[in-house]
Amino acid sequence: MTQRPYVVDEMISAKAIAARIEALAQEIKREFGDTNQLVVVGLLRGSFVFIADLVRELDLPVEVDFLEASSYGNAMESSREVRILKDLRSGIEGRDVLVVEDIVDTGHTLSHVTGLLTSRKPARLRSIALLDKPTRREVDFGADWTGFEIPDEFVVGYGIDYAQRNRNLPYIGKVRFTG
Ligand SMILES: O=P(O)(O)OC[C@H]1O[C@H](OP(=O)(O)OP(=O)(O)O)[C@H](O)[C@@H]1O
Ligand code: HPA
Ligand SMILES: [Mg+2]
Repeated sequence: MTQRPYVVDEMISAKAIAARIEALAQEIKREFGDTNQLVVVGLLRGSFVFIADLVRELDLPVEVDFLEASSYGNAMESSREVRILKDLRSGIEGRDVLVVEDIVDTGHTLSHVTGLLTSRKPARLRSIALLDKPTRREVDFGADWTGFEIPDEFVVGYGIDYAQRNRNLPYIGKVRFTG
């Protein structure tokens, strides 16, 4: 695929992300402090960096599992069709579950996954997203906790990609086309 040239302008620094995750972890511990085992579900692939940092701030008994959902492919627009490419290993009926997402944009992905997991009858199901773009919402759905609200910019870094690139940037940046 030929790619238009672009640069990435920093929007949220690695330091700001780390500070926000520390604060979010305190709120999650208040909600789930009494859990005997919290199943922390990362939505692949975008949440892999966020979940790694978040679980290390949670001194709760946690189990980590992953579910792979995809709707963007290599495009900048959602296909609005959420495909489940990999399901959880564990059953979640009667268990405490925290879904970890990198970004809520149109809302299709998190709303679809939450519907799917709710049908499995967990005891408590909550969700957290590092980023939220409320102005782009097409489905009336949001995470229980959000790290940062951002404007309508296509962002990359800290796990998030553009056509599979830039996931390894330590900060969140916005894509700016140069040609
Ligand atoms: O709110 P939405 O408009 O549904 O967009 C958010 C979703 O889109 C991206 O995933 P993508 O489908 O690109 O897969 P990836 O996580 O593997 O990059 C992102 O990681 C979120 O999961
Ligand atoms: O801003 C974004 N960047 C990358 N992937 C995305 N998926 C939804 N929104 C975005
Ligand atoms: Mg993506």
